[in-house]
Amino acid sequence: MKLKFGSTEENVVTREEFPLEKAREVLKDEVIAVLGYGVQGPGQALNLKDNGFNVIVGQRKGSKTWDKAVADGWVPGQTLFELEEACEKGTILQFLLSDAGQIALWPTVKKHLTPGKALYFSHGFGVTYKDKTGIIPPADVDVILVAPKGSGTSLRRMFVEGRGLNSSYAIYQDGTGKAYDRVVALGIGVGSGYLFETDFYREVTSDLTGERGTLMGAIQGIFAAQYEVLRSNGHTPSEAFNETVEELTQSLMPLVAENGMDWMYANCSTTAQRGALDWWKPFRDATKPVFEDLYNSVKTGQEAQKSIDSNSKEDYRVKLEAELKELRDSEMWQAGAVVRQLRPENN
Ligand SMILES: NC(=O)C1=CN([C@@H]2O[C@H](COP(=O)(O)OP(=O)(O)OC[C@H]3O[C@@H](n4cnc5c(N)ncnc54)[C@H](O)[C@@H]3O)[C@@H](O)[C@H]2O)C=CC1
Ligand SMILES: CC(=O)[C@](C)(O)C(=O)O
Ligand SMILES: [Mg+2]
Ligand SMILES: [Mg+2]
Repeated sequence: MKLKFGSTEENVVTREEFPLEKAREVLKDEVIAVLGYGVQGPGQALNLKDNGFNVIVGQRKGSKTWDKAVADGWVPGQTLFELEEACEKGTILQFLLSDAGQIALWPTVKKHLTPGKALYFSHGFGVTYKDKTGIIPPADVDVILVAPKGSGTSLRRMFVEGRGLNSSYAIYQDGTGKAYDRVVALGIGVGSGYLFETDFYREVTSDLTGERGTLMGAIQGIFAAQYEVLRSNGHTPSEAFNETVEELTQSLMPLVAENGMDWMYANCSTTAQRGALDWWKPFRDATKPVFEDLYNSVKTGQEAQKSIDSNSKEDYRVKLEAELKELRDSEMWQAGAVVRQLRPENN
């Protein structure tokens, strides 16, 4: 249906409009092969299975995630296979390896993309940056996307709670004439709350911007800046952490999620409201140039190249773990660990 977001009209698909029964009917003869069992793999595969679809998982034998798949109930030889075997058996191939990992497996996937199959992504990365990835699908298959707007961990948790994370969907290539029904049925099947329309290019550029920006990069940056200013002015770690992170995640963001920013403001003191209304624009103006640089770096393909280069290295996991450890060991997040222990529900 068409829905107005502010004054802009967009295409959205809800579960009412495209119920689960219809999705099951559309995909009743398909074998959905989920390739990769990292973060999105488990979330999407388990939700599809619990929703009654015919799904198998492809993973490297002997890897930690193979064992995780077994622990999650996938049975070797029945619903869990080596990657190539899953590519052969699947009629819909859900390419959920890491974006860099997809480059290495592509020749195998391509070999098994016989006419009429569908190639499914959860990120526009592989085909948008085809000059860098070499991922150029054959013309007689559907190339579709469902990108859950959140972690695979949340996708699964919200499904189990009877809620639904929203996703975007897109069609890059309609090789069979069935691409629309297939993509929407899969979107509903993986547990999306509703689906909004995009294309591969817009998905990848907005997603790369968002995760580098307010969702992950900018938020850590702004936390660190405020924490450091408080600490250098004599505030204790617990005071600085509470006033920077804990209050935001525990008290104020849930109010924003519930009913918007003005609702959160309205539930704070008039003193806080006055100050926040005075200061949000200076913060916007100070950070906007950084967001412009970021978007430009995404648009020129620099961010994709960096991600491919670093995540294709043999030791990328070791390096990544070292960088995450640096965050974890910082005073701010060490203070956070203590603060979390002190939450009544945690002890
Ligand atoms: N992490 C998330 O929650 C989200 C991810 N996405 C997208 O979903 C897709 C999958 O992402 P994640 O689940 O984060 O992937 P991931 O980084 O967890 O990796 C998935 C799997 O790929 C395997 N893998 C990596 N390189 C490989 C190789 N060379 N050969 C064989 N297997 C290899 C890993 O062992 C792992 O099991 C990506 O396109 C990503 O952008 C989209 C939304 C959110
Ligand atoms: C969770 C999500 O959608 C991200 C942040 O874009 C990602 O994990 O790539
Ligand atoms: Mg995302
Ligand atoms: Mg992303």
